[in-house]
Amino acid sequence: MLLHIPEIFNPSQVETLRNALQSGPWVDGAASAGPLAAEAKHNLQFSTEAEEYPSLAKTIAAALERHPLFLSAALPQFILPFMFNRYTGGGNYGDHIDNAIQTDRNSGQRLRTDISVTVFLSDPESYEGGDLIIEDTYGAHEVKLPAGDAIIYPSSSLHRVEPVTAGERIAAFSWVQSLVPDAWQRSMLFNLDMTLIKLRSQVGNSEEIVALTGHYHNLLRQWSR
Ligand SMILES: O=C(O)CCC(=O)C(=O)O
Ligand SMILES: [Fe+2]
Repeated sequence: MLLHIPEIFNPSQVETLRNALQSGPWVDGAASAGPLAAEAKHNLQFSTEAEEYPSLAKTIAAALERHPLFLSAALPQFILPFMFNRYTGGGNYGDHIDNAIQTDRNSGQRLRTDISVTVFLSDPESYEGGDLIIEDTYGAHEVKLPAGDAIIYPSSSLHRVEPVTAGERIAAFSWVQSLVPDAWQRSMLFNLDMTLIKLRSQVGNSEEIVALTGHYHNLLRQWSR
C-alpha cells in the first residue's frame, strides 16, 4: 500500500526546516549506502555529524508520531532516525530495494525495515524531475508531493528517484519497523480502522460498531509481533 500523508508540516514549519538545512554540511549520499545501492545513489545527505542534525531528525519523527493517519497505516514499533537528502544538477537514485535490516545509530539496535517514508520538503514547483517512482504489482507510481507531505510504501518495493534537472529537491527519509510486518495484513487493518472511523461519525457508537472495533483489536493482537 502506498499512502499519501498530507500536511505533516505547514508551510512555515517547512520553511524553518529548509532554512536550518540549507547551509549544510552536506556529504556524499553514496557513503552511507551498501555497496550495491551506492552505485545507484547520486545525491547528498545532511551530515549526521552536524550539531543541528539530532534535533532536526527528532522534529520529523515527532510530527509523524502525532499524525493519526501515519499511526493507523504504519502501526510503528520503531522509527529509524530520519536523514535528509538533496538532489540537484541531475542528482538521482537509480532502481533499488532498501536494505532489510538497518542499525539504529542511537540505540545500536538492528531493525527490520517494513515501511519506507519520504517527507517532501521542497516546493514541487521549485524543481524539475525528482519524482519518486515506486513499483508494485499494479505498476509504477510517480510520486511528487507538496512540501510538508509524506509518502509511505512497503520497503520491499523497487523504487527510484528520477534525475533532478533544475532546482533542488530536499527531503527527509527513514524506515519504520511495524508492529505488523506483513504489508497485506497492515493494509487490511488500516482499511478496517478507516471504515470504522467513518461509520462511527455517521451512526455513533452502536453495539455493532463496538463489536467491529473489538474485531479490529483482536486482529491486531493476532498479527502484531
Ligand atoms: O529521496 C527519496 O524520496 C527516497 C530515497 C531513497 O529511496 C533511499 O534513501 O533509499
Ligand atoms: Fe530507497
